[in-house]
Amino acid sequence: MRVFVTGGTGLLGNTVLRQLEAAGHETVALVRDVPDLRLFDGLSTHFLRGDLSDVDAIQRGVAESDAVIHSAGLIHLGWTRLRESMQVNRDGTAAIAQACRRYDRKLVHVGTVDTLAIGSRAHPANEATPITAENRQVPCSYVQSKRAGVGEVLAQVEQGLRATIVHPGFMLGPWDWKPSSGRMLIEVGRSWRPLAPPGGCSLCDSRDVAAGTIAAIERGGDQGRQFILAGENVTYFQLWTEIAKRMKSRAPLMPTGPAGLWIAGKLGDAFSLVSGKESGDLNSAIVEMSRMFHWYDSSRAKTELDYTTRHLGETLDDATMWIQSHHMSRQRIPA
Ligand SMILES: Cc1cn([C@H]2C[C@H](O)[C@@H](COP(=O)(O)OP(=O)(O)O[C@H]3O[C@H](C)C(=O)[C@H](O)[C@H]3O)O2)c(=O)[nH]c1=O
Repeated sequence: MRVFVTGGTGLLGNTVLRQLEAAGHETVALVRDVPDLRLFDGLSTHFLRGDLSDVDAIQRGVAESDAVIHSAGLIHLGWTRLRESMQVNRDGTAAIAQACRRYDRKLVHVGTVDTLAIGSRAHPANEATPITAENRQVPCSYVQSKRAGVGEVLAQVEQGLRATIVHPGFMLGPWDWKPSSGRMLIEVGRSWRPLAPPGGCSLCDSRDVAAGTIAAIERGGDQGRQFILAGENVTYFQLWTEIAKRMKSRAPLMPTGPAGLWIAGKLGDAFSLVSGKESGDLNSAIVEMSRMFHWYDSSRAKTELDYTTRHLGETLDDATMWIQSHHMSRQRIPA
């Protein structure tokens, strides 16, 4: 099979390319610039130059492939950059979906659990959990635009598009070139963070998510069925403690209390105001999100896609080792 992949320089997309090729498939990646070839070391991916607004390139990539995995996206957890986020996550997805419909190619769209109801300690959410006033996500630019992207795919399924939507949890793993979520490892590893965020996430391995995403091509159905590809539900305090252990840095002392959170959010927003640019790491949207338990249940994917999740310890060992050698040593590889 020849698979057209967007987001091939990203954590998930790069892992998807590697697993597809290891399984004997041919891959084509949409790339915005001439990529750093170290990112594609060991791969024989064909490159197609263009971005998500380049309808001609997208149509060519789709027409010349058997299936499409759309994992390109803009992750900005904040209140600003909504227009840009919509252009990439909503309009880019619409363009991919349109091309897939036109050439009748199966699309696997990468959403995020952040487009679904939010889970909780007592009740991890699944694909069918209704969104209510109590379990709504924080409506930051990322959440709004990714949800709009899923909406575009579902609307086109109504018009004949064959598609499956997968929703990764918080992914860590090797091949995090930029880095994406590996930034958390660097932050916790570089300096002591005495207070961890009070909420939690569903930590998954990008290699498991990539396998689930690829499985969705054949097994996810054609009618826009949605699958959570999450992992072990952990508090950030547990996670940061485990990361610190592996990074040989000091572990956090405790989760942040409400006053600390309020101050952190205000400080982040004040910094944004003064600098004229919202920090992607500290602002009131992130602080609000970090209070919640983004806990999810991947049972549907386990049953229907044979999605498997490895032990959290293995993910953290491999991810920290990769980040240390690629982003924290002298031979650092630039994104
Ligand atoms: C901003 C932008 C990005 N990209 C590409 C660049 C990277 O190849 C890729 C993003 O990779 P990143 O490592 O930032 O994201 P992941 O950690 O792999 O996250 C993935 O899963 C989670 C759940 C997601 O919401 C992302 O949308 C999805 O791509 O999209 C483009 O092609 N065009 C653009 O305009």
